[in-house]
Amino acid sequence: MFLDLKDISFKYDGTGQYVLKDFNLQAAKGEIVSIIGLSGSGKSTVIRLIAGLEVPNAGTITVNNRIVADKTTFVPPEKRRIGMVFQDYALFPHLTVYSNIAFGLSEMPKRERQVRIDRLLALINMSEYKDRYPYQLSGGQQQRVAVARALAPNPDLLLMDEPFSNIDCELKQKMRMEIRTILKAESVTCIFVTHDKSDVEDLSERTITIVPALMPSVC
Ligand SMILES: Nc1ncnc2c1ncn2[C@@H]1O[C@H](COP(=O)(O)OP(=O)(O)OP(=O)(O)O)[C@@H](O)[C@H]1O
Repeated sequence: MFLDLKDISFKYDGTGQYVLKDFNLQAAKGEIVSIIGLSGSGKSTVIRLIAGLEVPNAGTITVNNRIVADKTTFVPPEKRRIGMVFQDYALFPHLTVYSNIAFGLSEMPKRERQVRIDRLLALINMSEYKDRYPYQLSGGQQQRVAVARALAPNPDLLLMDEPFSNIDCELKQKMRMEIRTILKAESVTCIFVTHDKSDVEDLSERTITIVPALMPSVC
């Protein structure tokens, strides 16, 4: 399997409770998988573990036949060939839209880089905004740039945590379709967390529901 989380257990430092216990998830190359579940069930934690922002207490994470986390191995986030889009989309404030998207492309020949960025700008419907800075954009526009920036270096895996939460309905639908087309064209595996049923229906091919490792004693 292209992505394989095997028997992952995890608890945050300073807490006694496991968020995940013997959790398993697999995805094939190019597959788009959504993760749903109750608030606090551990959806974002799964994304953070795959990204390398948290270290599992037990279990093995494999991406593209390479172990990135187990008892003895830990590959840092920047070495995992993973694109990430989080709710707070954290763009570089001192860089324009164009330069934000270009950030991970320094190795690419200039002409090829321009073509790639122009294509991504068109995808997010923001070609006219390429010289603006993040503070000159709406929340939804910043989010779209974050998606383009994550896809630019052609990652093995795209992780998204509530990526469309600030985008209006009409654009959201268009973006889902376009992102799906790009992911399919480039065979990028994508795991995303959402609360939105339409995201699940329009974008994902398979859905995983996270069940809390420990159910609260009082409901
Ligand atoms: N940094 C942290 N330190 C301690 N506990 C944390 C931390 N981050 C999350 N948790 C706890 O871990 C559990 C899972 O959190 P997580 O954010 O993964 O849930 P989620 O399913 O993504 O929730 P939501 O749908 O509300 O975003 C929750 O009980 C949460 O309170």
